Amino acid sequence: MIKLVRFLKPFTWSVAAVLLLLLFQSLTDLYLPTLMSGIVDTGIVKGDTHYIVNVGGKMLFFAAVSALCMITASYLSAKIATGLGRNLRGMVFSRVESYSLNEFDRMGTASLITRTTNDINQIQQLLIIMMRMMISAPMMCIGGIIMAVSKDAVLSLVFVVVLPVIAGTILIIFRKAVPLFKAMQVNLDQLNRVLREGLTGIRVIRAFNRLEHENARFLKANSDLTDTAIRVNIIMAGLMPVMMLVMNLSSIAIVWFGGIRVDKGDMQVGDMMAFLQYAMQIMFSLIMISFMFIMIPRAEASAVRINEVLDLIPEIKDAERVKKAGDKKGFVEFKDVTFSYPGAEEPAISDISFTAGPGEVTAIIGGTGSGKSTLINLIPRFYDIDKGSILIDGVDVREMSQESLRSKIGLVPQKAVFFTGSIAANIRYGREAATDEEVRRAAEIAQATEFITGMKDGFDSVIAQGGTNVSGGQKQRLSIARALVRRPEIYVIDDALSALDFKTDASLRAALRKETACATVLIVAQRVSTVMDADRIIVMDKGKIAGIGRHRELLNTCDVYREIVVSQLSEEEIA
Ligand SMILES: Nc1ncnc2c1ncn2[C@@H]1O[C@H](COP(=O)(O)OP(=O)(O)OP(=O)(O)O)[C@@H](O)[C@H]1O
Repeated sequence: MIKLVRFLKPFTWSVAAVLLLLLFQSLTDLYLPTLMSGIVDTGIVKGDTHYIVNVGGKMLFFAAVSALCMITASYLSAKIATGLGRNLRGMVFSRVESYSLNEFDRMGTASLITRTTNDINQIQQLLIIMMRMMISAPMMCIGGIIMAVSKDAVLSLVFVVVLPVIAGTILIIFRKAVPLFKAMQVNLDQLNRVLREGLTGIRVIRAFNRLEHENARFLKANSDLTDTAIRVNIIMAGLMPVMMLVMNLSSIAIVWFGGIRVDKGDMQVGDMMAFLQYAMQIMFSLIMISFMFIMIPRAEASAVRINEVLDLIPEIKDAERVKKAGDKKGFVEFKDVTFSYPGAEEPAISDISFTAGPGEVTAIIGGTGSGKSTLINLIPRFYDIDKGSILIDGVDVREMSQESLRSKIGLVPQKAVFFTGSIAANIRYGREAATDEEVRRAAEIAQATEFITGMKDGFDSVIAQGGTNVSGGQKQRLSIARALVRRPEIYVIDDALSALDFKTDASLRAALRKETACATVLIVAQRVSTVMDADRIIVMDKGKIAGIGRHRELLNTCDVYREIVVSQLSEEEIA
């Protein structure tokens, strides 16, 4: 948690002001019982009304100062804590956005969401309590003891019994509650994960009649969290009554022994009343300190989780000296590329070599899991390779800046992803400066105009969260339009035509060919009809290239290709 303190730097002055205000507040609070004892011993006992009014006025003044200090400190500390929360959320989000897909896979989306929201909230809450208590609780405790001893050293012996009892109770509670607080955080992660899957997978859950199963899963995660929370709360609820009991017993002891001392003339009544108040202040401050210490491990667990996010250096980052691509435009070259996913025993692709240039269509075909998507995901450098090199326009992708590399690429991912907003805004995601005319043209080429204009508000129709109000094929076409509007040098299209009917697929390919005549196109496809006209077909099999060439050539030379073709086309089509 200490590591997070550095993020308080922008609030240094406000923190200093809070601490100073609380120092004043504690001093005034410590002074008030002494003033009161004066009123009793001098004012009331001697019947000095003038003294009572005078010192009473003083008490009111100090009480007002104390209240003012506290209100201002509370306002400032809330401001600091929410400001820190805002900054931390911003930092965590931008760090997460810079992660490579490896780090995403490692952390998990649900956990990243919990860390950005709940964990940062924990830090915020602790900070508010810490700022309020850090100064005033020790001050009230130590100051209270000094003042109490100064009032009556003998009566202070009561503390010798009381304080160890309080400290022992706090310690026991502390030991029991801390592991449970840590477990609560893990339970919350689990609940978020189940919730996320339950919400995003609702169609599959319904289709497979797994509602009950999912409900049971959610119930378990929910009960786990509730059970832990209840156990924590039972322990915490025990703290207050025990403390109140100890406090009340101490009051009785103070009044009892104090009464004896007053009777003997060793102590004045006012001093005894002041002593009682100091005792209360000491014990309250101990309770506050114990709360603080119970909250610290909980927030500590959160701080560790936040630091994990912030300290995780993305594996993929720009080289210190980035190289600019040469004058060539759209040249892609794989040289003996081998890549394994972290933790995988076998490489997902190995020894891949090929080149692709502008004006050419390179199609990649192969069985499921043969490494097609992996191969093209390496072009925008979503992952770094283990061996070999990938050159774009003659420069290794690891030596280019990620921004300049990706500005050359128009990606159409396998699973179309959209953001809440209008269709036009989603197409413009490819290039913000695109004019309305360019957006319309991109949609036209992607064969999307018909369904867009058929929608109530045309290009202004809103795509629902997660793109649920457009069909799979419509999403694919919008995704292609988004890449087209970018006018990239290299099109990377991952199996994006599979949800289209044959007629739309054919007209889309014809339109694409014209539009992308000067660009390099890499397209992953399942259908032979999609790849037949390509300038180069790469046949993938178990992560390796089984053959490269044109359709006719591969029919004669590559068994894997011939098998795929035979399984999809009739004898006449093959001939
Ligand atoms: N993020 C990942 N982490 C670990 N392994 C992965 C990951 N993505 C893919 N793989 C593995 O890498 C191999 C190649 O997967 P890839 O997605 O590239 O195949 P593909 O040819 O595109 O398949 P499909 O046609 O089904 O999309 C598979 O064995 C797969 O299990």
